[in-house]
Amino acid sequence: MHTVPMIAIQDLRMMYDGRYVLQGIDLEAGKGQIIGYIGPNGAGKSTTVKIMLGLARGYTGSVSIFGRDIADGDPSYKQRIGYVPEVAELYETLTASEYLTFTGELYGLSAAAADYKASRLIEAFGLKDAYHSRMSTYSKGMRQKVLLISSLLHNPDLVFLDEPLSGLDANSMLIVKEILSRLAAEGKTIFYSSHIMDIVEKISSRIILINEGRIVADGHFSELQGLSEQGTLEGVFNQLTGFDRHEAIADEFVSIVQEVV
Ligand SMILES: Nc1ncnc2c1ncn2[C@@H]1O[C@H](COP(=O)(O)OP(=O)(O)OP(=O)(O)O)[C@@H](O)[C@H]1O
Repeated sequence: MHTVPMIAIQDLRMMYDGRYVLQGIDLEAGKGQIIGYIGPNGAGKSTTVKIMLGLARGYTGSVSIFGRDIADGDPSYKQRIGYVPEVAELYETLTASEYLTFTGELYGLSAAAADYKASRLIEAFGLKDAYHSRMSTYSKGMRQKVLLISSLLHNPDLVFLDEPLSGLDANSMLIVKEILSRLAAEGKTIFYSSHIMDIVEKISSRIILINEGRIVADGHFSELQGLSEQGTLEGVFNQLTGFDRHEAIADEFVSIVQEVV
């Protein structure tokens, strides 16, 4: 049986200020995949995600989500998407209860249903006592949990996350990793970016490495491992992005720090 890919991107190119930041991306993602989308700063990760979310225009090539070209003008596919951006706007004068009820309603849930679901998810994360406190009093990890809940409240089929484990303690990380793997087992597709290579190595069912707007590696960690001598994702990353200057840069940096001026 032919199954429609959740994401299908063909020859995606995007230019900013006369320079191509995406130089022909081709990728297909099916249900149940946890895709770690990695690459150096400025490689084009956020741009790819923004295009999929319908936030960046002017690209060439085609992008289909849930089998429909997003350029067809129908934004309803966004109802089935969850998203936590890198620098997420979290209205911190609101309580988690107010914020999550509001975001749940934006996704079409009734206020009562959103509040009911959010309160149970908050409780599952161990934050019950803080549910009615202003989020300005929250720690970084607590905020991250609220953001994660807000992206999942409407039970989306495709979830985009930027640094999903950012700010979480080791125990919370374990929980969130487990949640992501269970969501994937339920057929959800998780597309996330992270710069923390040992996390990407462990939680991804597929890793896509992008460099200067092109995909330079795509596969399970076990398939990519052989591409570097060390057999680590960090090694693969350094090797395929042509980076071998860390020692020289560190030497220069420290010697400038130590200069007496
Ligand atoms: N709105 C914009 N206008 C002009 N240039 C942009 C814009 N957005 C991104 N760029 C440029 O496009 C390139 C790719 O940026 P992008 O944010 O996609 O990288 P990234 O891989 O997500 O990086 P990071 O790991 O630092 O988040 C960069 O050179 C960036 O300066």
